[in-house]
Amino acid sequence: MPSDFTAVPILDYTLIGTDKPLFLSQLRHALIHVGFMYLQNSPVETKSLVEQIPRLFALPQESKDALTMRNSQHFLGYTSFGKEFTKGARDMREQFDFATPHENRWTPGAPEYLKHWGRSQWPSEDEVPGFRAVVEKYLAAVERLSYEFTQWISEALLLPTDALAPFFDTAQHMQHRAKLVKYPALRENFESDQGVGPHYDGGFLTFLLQASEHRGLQVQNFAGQWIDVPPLPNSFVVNIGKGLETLTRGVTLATCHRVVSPAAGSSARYSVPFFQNIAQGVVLGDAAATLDFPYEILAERDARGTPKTDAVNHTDYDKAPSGHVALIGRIKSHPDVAEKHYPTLFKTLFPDGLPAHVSAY
Ligand SMILES: O=C(O)CCC(=O)C(=O)O
Ligand SMILES: [Fe+2]
Repeated sequence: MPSDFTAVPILDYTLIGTDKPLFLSQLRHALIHVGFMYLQNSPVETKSLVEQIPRLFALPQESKDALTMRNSQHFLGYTSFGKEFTKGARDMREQFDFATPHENRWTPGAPEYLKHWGRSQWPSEDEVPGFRAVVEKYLAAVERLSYEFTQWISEALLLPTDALAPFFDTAQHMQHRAKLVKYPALRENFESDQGVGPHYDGGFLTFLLQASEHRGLQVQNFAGQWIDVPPLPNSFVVNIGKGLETLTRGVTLATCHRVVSPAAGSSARYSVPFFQNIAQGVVLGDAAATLDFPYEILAERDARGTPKTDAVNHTDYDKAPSGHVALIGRIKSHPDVAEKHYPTLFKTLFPDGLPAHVSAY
């Protein structure tokens, strides 16, 4: 192995205006050798969102429960504390899933994965004034950034600027999702300090806003060591999903990461991961064949090797449409939602009924 990372590289958005070749060479290194990076000084305004998050979590439990994800065939809504499992252990976090605007277009007979995208569930304007407008504005801004980023990835990997455009549909037919997450400080009755266990993200790119000053996020390097990714001012953490890794035939890396709960006695940690999706109908194994990387990029990949990893949520993106793969991932993470809205797929994946907890993811 030529090198291993001991810190996550920092890229500066403003370099794109002043020295784009330097930005692209730093991006190429981060994509091929790390799979994680900071992006500082992006134009996305984050302060309004950061102010809203604690107000949402401070709602009475019954108001949060009224937005339960179980109401939603789109897996959008509230997941109560400790309900999700990663690698067989309970995650010590509470979260709300929201998504960019999308009108569901499933009709009987169409592939079931089309049901999976649709409208978010919002708290009422009385309960959290201004919340919906702030979140929608934020999601639209990160969505714009995510498409810009897609072009830089192409350029950094020596492909034509629009080489990745075929993997997205028109705006009306796309949807990207985000979670607002609260990690309470460790308490005596916690099963562990697992905020979220070791995992890969699924889709294309993740843009993570660390919305409080806590450490806790860690990524795994090639040797299997956990490297801290502390929050930096005015920055996103950007990482590669399994979908993009598959699409690039392993040139880019989906790196394993986890979150450790804040220390006992401290305040709660908040974060907002934004997951950029791929068009639902694209079969990534087929699509990967269409990306014609120059020899030097493939040689850099081959010289790099493969990281050791603790993540177990390997996803078979090769043969099925990406929408189906994403739906299976959601079903495994939230089987109670699937039992209600996707009974046939649920029975295939869980023939013995609702599991006590999900161990695969
Ligand atoms: O909260 C974080 O910092 C990361 C969360 C994460 O990795 C995820 O939800 O996929
Ligand atoms: Fe993640």
